[in-house]
Amino acid sequence: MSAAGDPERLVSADADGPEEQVIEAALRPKRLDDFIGQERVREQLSLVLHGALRRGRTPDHVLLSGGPGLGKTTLAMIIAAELGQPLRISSGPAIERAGDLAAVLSTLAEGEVLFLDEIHRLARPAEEMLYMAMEDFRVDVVVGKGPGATAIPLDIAPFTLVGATTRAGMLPGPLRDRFGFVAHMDFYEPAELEVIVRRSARLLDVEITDDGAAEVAGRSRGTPRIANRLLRRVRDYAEVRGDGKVDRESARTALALYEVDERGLDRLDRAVLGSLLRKFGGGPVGLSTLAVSVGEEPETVEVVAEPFLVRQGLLARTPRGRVATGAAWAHLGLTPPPTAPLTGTLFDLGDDPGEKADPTEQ
Ligand SMILES: Nc1ncnc2c1ncn2[C@@H]1O[C@H](COP(=O)(O)OP(=O)(O)OP(=O)(O)O)[C@@H](O)[C@H]1O
Repeated sequence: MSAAGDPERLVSADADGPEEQVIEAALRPKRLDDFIGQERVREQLSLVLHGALRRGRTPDHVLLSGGPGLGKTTLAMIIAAELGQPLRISSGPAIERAGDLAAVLSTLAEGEVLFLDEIHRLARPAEEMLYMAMEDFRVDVVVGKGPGATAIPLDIAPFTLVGATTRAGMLPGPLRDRFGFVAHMDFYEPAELEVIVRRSARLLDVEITDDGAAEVAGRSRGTPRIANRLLRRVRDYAEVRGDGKVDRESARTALALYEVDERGLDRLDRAVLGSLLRKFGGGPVGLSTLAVSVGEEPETVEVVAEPFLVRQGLLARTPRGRVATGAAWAHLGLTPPPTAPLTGTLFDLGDDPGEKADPTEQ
């Protein structure tokens, strides 16, 4: 299982199967003006695109970086639409050899937009071919093998590359440097998600009150994909158990039924937090111990539950192990022990959570 992509998880930011993709396609904003939130990115992108249009040139290549479900594919489609050009879609993992990339590049028409999703997963030889294509609109196609191999230069039509990555840090410098415009997409504010939920409800023909939309938005973990998914579950509830109208009460009841709480934590998140508080007094406790206590693999706890708990300021990764914050006690309605565990300086170790530094697990 790709833990973060667990399809059974309502609050996973990853896309869930073909059915969801069809619905997502219907909900995608089509033009920059309809794209909600990401103000700065939108404004900067508008200047890049419309500047190029005025000059009659292809715009700089664009790199979109940000977590899953934040709108990178949507923006790539919008870029093509704003430029009045077709969009060709591929992805890093789909291009296994340089020849695969040459085949795509050599058939691009002038001005066309090429979207490469998960560009950080491009194989090395393809990546090197892309450098030259991006800079000089030229590729060297190698014919033959061994000492007799020859590189035949091939001109390609000027195009715009839109690369998307959830892991900007994994992108080699030379590739990143060839993008003239890099857009970092942040999590959305609840007010922005509310607008997205209301817009999606309109497109899905769902009647929703403002406080119903706020209720869904608040539990969507800053991510439009999750907001749209929760909206569909709430709609089901309202249609089957109510009069079809989504209001605050029906949204609350439905999401409680699906075990997504007011902050967007689901059953696993709450189990991890609850165990940390109830069994370990708020920590510090090592990752493996914590995982065993909730009957999960350490990887699942680390990859699926922790990032959001850390982002919410409910859990911290310290050199001594996992520690709950004061907000965690408050969120679960528990009283912290007199000696508050979270005092002094915290060291957030990011991807290396100090598992080995945990003396309780040596
Ligand atoms: N700013 C936005 N306004 C309205 N809807 C949005 C916005 N951003 C994303 N969405 C909706 O969220 C869903 C997911 O967006 P999208 O597929 O573009 O995300 P992504 O960043 O490409 O995800 P992944 O990294 O998994 O490919 C789509 O249905 C899209 O319509």
